[in-house]
Amino acid sequence: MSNATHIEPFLIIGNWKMNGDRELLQRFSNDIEVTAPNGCKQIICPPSVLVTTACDAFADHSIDVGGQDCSQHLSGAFTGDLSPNMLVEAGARWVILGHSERRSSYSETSEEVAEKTAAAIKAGLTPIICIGESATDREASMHLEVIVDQLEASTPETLQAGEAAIAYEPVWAIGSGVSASEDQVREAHDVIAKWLIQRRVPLPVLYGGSVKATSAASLSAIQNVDGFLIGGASLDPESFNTIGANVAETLGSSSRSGQ
Ligand SMILES: O=C[C@H](O)COP(=O)(O)O
Repeated sequence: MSNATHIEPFLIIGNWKMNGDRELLQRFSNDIEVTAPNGCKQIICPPSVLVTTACDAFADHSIDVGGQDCSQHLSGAFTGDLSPNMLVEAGARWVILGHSERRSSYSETSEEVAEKTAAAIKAGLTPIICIGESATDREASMHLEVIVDQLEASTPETLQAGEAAIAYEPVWAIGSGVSASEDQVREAHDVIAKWLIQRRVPLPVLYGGSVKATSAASLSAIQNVDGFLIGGASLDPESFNTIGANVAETLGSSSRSGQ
């Protein structure tokens, strides 16, 4: 049981990346509890072509559906892109922005992430803004500076309290099978929470990077960890269920601060 304070509800977000199909959505619909674990909100972000199918599959559940990226533009000659309004029309309520895989594979900059964030909010979506240092940054003890620089540049000036979530994802922990240590997570989340307080924009701060059923309890007990952004472990309904149950049990006796 944790005595740490958290912004409610604790967000458990599955980023399916380029994985999943209708059959997996059906399994989730069958195997995931209709009601979220106590104190938690569950969100699944499948590939964009599955957003509408996911909304149908979770129609009787408390699960929200999100996209994995969107354009900063509303329409026009942007082959392959998806506007935030299109995601809303498909049924999404959330969108992941600035994931390190998009920053590295598509050279997405923090400035673009800020533009996308503003456009997504205007369309009615809640962006999940990803930040996090590389292994090289950490080895050079530059991780906190990198995190703050990314926060500054990836969040629009107009951002208001509760309009988005921040996901701290150290790049070196993603898909590695080993999450950042509790001390590393605590240090980064404290810095992010402090920055948000100074800017007067309280937002939930999520941790991402090899979160599993076995680490969910200890990570969710850390002060200023208000949720998880989960890749691999979100592709299996049983592990997604267990993560929720372990978080709910950990938060059971904690004191909480409202959003
Ligand atoms: O968006 C999710 C993160 O990239 C974490 O992925 P992972 O849980 O497979 O490490």
